[in-house]
Amino acid sequence: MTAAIIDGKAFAAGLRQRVAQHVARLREDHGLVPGLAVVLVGDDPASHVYVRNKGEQTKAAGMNSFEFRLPDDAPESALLERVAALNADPAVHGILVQLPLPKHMDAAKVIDLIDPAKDVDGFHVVNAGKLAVGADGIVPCTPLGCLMLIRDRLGPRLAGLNAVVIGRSNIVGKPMAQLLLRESCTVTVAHSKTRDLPALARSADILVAAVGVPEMVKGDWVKPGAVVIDVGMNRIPKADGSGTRLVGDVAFAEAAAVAGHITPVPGGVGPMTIACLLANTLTAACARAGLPVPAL
Ligand SMILES: Nc1nc(=O)c2c([nH]1)NC[C@@H]1CN(c3ccc(C(=O)N[C@@H](CCC(=O)O)C(=O)O)cc3)C=[N+]21
Repeated sequence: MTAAIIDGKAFAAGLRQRVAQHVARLREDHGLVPGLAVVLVGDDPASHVYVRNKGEQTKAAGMNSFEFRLPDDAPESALLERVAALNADPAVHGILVQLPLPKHMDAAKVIDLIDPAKDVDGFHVVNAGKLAVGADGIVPCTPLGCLMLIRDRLGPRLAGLNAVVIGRSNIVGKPMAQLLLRESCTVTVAHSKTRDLPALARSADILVAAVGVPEMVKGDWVKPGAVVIDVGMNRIPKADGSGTRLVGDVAFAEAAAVAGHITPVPGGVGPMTIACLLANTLTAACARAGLPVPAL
């Protein structure tokens, strides 16, 4: 069997277009323009690229993009003051503080200060709690994007399928598990202490890899026909020593020979993350204005 490749880049482009249509209607009918504020601390080159992409895609969707930069050595209080100002700003519907933060800053403390209604990353404990109890809240972008790709391939009925999520981070693994549980999958969360991970992975109809270990998931870990979602973003040196290349947590060629559907890296989950960020910003703006939240 050879897997069908899930084109996350194309799916994300479609999602961004649907967001843009809703944004245009909001502007015409209600004079409302959703606004996303991104705060970047320090000068990590990769973070700069991500933040620039976010700003460009925000504007392309017809929304306002606000960018704030703080130097690497800024005191934590400067970031907290910035977040407080954005919480109070009615033109800002979404706030994203780019992670990771410099070591002298406490990410949990910063996220805790973000108004949960503006927390478009879905990282605030209020939003994590809402997801856990099945209440409406803001869902983290990467797992939300993964779920959209899974539903695109398996249809809306995921009930009873075995899902294995490798990785237990607050940003991907845990919310991914909650979302799949909400879909009535039988969910197992695996991690570094899990025994016989290959056998467990082979039981999965839906296998999500979010560990940050390059090409860890081998072909013989995959159940024939499974849907394999690769959240990994690992930069490794090229074989010929000329620079780096991006690989996922899944050994793509091996896994694709066995899976039914598989996401590539790049061009899979990554583009969905930013598209879902725009969707979450639209959702937050509608909710703030008391307008119905569009289905995307
Ligand atoms: N508060 C916060 N929220 C985030 O959502 C957040 C963050 N901090 N810090 C950094 C990570 C990383 N991240 C990515 C988003 C898009 C791609 C993406 O679009 N990747 C493309 C291209 C990758 C490339 O070529 O470099 C792809 O996979 O095809 C990747 C990574 C969001 N993050």
